[in-house]
Amino acid sequence: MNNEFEWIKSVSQPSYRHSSVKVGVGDDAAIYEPQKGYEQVVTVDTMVEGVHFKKETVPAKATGYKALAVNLSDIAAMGGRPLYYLVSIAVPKRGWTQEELREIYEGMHELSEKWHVDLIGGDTVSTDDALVITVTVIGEIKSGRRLLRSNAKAGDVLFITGAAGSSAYGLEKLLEQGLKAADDPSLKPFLKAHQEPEPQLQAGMLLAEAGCRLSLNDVSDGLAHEAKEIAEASGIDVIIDWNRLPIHESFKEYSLEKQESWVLYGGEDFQLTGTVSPEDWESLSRLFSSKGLPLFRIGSVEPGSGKVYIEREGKKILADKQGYHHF
Ligand SMILES: Nc1ncnc2c1ncn2[C@@H]1O[C@H](COP(=O)(O)OP(=O)(O)O)[C@@H](O)[C@H]1O
Ligand SMILES: Cc1ncc(C[n+]2csc(CCOP(=O)(O)OP(=O)(O)O)c2C)c(N)n1
Ligand SMILES: [Mg+2]
Ligand SMILES: [Mg+2]
Ligand SMILES: [Mg+2]
Repeated sequence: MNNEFEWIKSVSQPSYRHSSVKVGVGDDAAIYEPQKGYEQVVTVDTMVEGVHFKKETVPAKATGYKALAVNLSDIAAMGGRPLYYLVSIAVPKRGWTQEELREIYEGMHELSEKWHVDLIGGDTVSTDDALVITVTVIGEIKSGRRLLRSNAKAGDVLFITGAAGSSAYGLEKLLEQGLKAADDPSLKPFLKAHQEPEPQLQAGMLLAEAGCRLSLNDVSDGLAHEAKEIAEASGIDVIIDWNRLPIHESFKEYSLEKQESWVLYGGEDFQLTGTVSPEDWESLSRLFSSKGLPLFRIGSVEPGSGKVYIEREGKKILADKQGYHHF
């Protein structure tokens, strides 16, 4: 990198989409003006080379796209609208070209344009080790409309916004074959799910606008794990009905154990899962289909103490395997 400051300038936005940005990139900190009647929602997630991505599993541009996407997903899981983001990047002294770094930012710029979010700050450092990219997203939620993990009640319906397991299946193929897995057209949707997940912001905002009592979480560590977080936060048990899960046809030729490893414990689907009362489920289901958005009923909520069960052929089995854990 010739000059750190020129580099920062080159990846900054020429102008901001939101007039609420009073000070963006270029001073000691950014300043924005919050909108009255809204709460601010803020989240941060880090992606580490070797842990979250490798050059063999995610191309540079998609690495940027994904780093922003996983954070937009957390905003979606609260029912929020994203507004601004900040990027901290630790660049190894060797192994990454300036062109690849530019591509990482291209990926972020592409997704930020789609969701109308502004890059308002960040940090750039060098490191002897792996590339680390940390993104912070700030958004807003109309007061009283936040969607928490702790909102589930016995009798609720469990739902998910899309297929689970695609990202984990894609990752498995990428780890086996590297980026040439993309040569097989039948793998494309799975590679996309892993490399460039789409944050379910439209669904999250629609759920928040619906204005009913809803619990919500995004699937980063695996469906069973996210359901457990809802179960624990709400003090109930969650039952996942295996036969109702939207599972890709091609999974069915694999053993049940394999299917479960992707669908229940795989992670990085970045779909939204949550619960709602049966009455509100009916109207939500109609609302989503009127907008052409998928929403699947995949289980139920029972009185309990933070456990998750998988129901299959009339039997309830405790989901005791873990999703992705760093420690
Ligand atoms: N190192 C940390 N310091 C403080 N809070 C943290 C840290 N790591 C995670 N958290 C907080 O713990 C909660 C759960 O984090 P995490 O499991 O990463 O959520 P998610 O899967 O939605 O990203 C969040 O509120 C997050 O902000
Ligand atoms: C090379 C590689 N190996 C394994 C994985 C799988 N993986 C890494 S982190 C993770 C879970 C999600 O990441 P985390 O940092 O826990 O996100 P958060 O829960 O904070 O949103 C998964 C499934 C991967 N993405 N890439
Ligand atoms: Mg996190
Ligand atoms: Mg989350
Ligand atoms: Mg996690």
